[in-house]
Amino acid sequence: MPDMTALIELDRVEKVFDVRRRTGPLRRERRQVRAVDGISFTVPAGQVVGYIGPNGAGKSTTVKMLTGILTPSGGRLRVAGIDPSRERTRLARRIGVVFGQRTTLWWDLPLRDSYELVRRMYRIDAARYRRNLDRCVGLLDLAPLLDVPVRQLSLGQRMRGDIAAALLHDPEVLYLDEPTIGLDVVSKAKVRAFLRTVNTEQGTTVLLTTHDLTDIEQLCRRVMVIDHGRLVYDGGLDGLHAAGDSERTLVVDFERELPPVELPGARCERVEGPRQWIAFPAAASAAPLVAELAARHGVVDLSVREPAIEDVIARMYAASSTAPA
Ligand SMILES: Nc1ncnc2c1ncn2[C@@H]1O[C@H](COP(=O)(O)OP(=O)(O)OP(=O)(O)O)[C@@H](O)[C@H]1O
Repeated sequence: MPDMTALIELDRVEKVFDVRRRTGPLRRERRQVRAVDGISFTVPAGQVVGYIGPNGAGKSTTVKMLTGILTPSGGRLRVAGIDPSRERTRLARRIGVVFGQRTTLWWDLPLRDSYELVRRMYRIDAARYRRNLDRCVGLLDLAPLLDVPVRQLSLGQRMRGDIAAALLHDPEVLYLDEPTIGLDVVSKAKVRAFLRTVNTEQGTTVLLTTHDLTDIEQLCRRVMVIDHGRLVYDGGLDGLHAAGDSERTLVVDFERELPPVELPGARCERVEGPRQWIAFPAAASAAPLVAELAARHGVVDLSVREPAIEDVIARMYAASSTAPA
């Protein structure tokens, strides 16, 4: 029985690439790469899901199948009840796609003209277009950029422009591939806040691929981890941290040089002059540690570093391979 509430459904989906490689002047080797190797999951309408994994894990291949760019080699896949590779044009009206590494905007045109082309491509009616454009321009601070050619925009400005373009036709599903890659802290925060608003106010379902753990922490309640084309984790972020036993790090600048500080539930992993790096379990709150530090010593500055996604996943494997059966 298909799940009626699921907007995205994958049932044992596979993608195998035939790769031919020249190994000598007359010799070619044929090899098969199983980029996606039997993945099943469903995403209900309105959910924001992180889709993470190491380089080459199969994330982009999955997203390409979900948009209909690639046809699966096996299994069943539906988005909003549509088979993406068979009805790509019909599906395009229901989905939005943003690739952090390349733009879908017209390089030489001002943003405003790119949006006008999007309006015509999707035949968006005038009232809806106005409403959506106004909302995106307001929330993403695009007003001063509308008449600037895309090639003159900074990466962060261009990314905000791209996200707006993907939402003008009110898609039910939004695929975001590394939407904050290369952005500064302020631009990242703007993009995340906007995505949260779109999800809450419009109920847009979001599948987010990223290497930035803060994106996941701030946007997703559910995380799927893919590795070698297989789903190796599907659950909450807390569970992922617990499974991986990962750590966050407090970077503290004290008023003066101190011996390594000792705090319950934390360990000092590095000291450089008045600066110390204090690791603590990623699933724990930093607040009690910060309070304790400030009560004991003069603190000049402080920041929290998230573990890299690759580290979390690596620790997850280490934990599962040493866990008793
Ligand atoms: N068109 C293709 N032809 C042959 N092999 C491919 C093709 N596209 C992807 N692959 C291979 O499939 C595997 C999965 O690639 P994919 O791009 O989906 O990974 P990814 O998880 O998105 O990685 P990244 O984080 O680096 O973007 C890799 O081994 C890759 O080399």
